[in-house]
Amino acid sequence: MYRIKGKKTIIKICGITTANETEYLNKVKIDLVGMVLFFEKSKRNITIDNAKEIMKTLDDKIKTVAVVVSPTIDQIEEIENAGFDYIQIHGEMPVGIFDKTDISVLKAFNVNDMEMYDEYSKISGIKGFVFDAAEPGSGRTFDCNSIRDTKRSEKWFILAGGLTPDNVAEAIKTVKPDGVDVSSGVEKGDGMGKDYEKIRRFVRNARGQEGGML
Ligand SMILES: O=C(O)c1ccccc1N[C@@H]1O[C@H](COP(=O)(O)O)[C@@H](O)[C@H]1O
Repeated sequence: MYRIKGKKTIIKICGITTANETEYLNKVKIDLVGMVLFFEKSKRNITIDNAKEIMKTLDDKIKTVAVVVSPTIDQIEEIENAGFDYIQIHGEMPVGIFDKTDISVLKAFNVNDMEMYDEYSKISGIKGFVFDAAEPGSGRTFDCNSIRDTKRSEKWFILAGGLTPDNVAEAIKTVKPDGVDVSSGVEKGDGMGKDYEKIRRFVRNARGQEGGML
């Protein structure tokens, strides 16, 4: 296990769509903010220009993650030039990504398809892994027990997929991930935009697991 006793759980809130939402993200002191780009099927998809506006309002301590599905090299270069700290890649990784760009990658895995996991674990440009349910951003859960014994390394091991303020503590206790990632579970009832109270409870319940869980 690489999770160090007392180490803070990394918290990523994903699917931010407006600069109005950053005020409360700054207040609750999360670590990573995700923005969905180049994926029009998602209701959370935003443009690079929108993303740059959001970034201007974020606390410097919060790192930014561009969330994409099977991106092209051109899209990755745009993301890098926009100043994102990380790119979270669902689906395919483009050939030559590590020759042509320097951006740090979080590779997302559908937990039902971990075939490339061992190979990607050897790539230094990959900062970490996000373990997600079959349909990203759907709010669907999966049985966390299925990944609790997955081989770990120094790379971030981030749990995603259907997390909510009510299940995050138990999920952390079961999997002991380096971080947790949520989108649907902290949205308003109508699914449009984030709900401050849900974010606050999510962070409180995730942080409540630190120290005592190990
Ligand atoms: O949120 C989306 O619409 C999305 C679109 C494309 C790829 C990933 C997406 N979201 C990611 O899905 C996981 C889990 O989300 P949820 O909490 O189950 O809604 C998270 O990593 C989001 O970044």
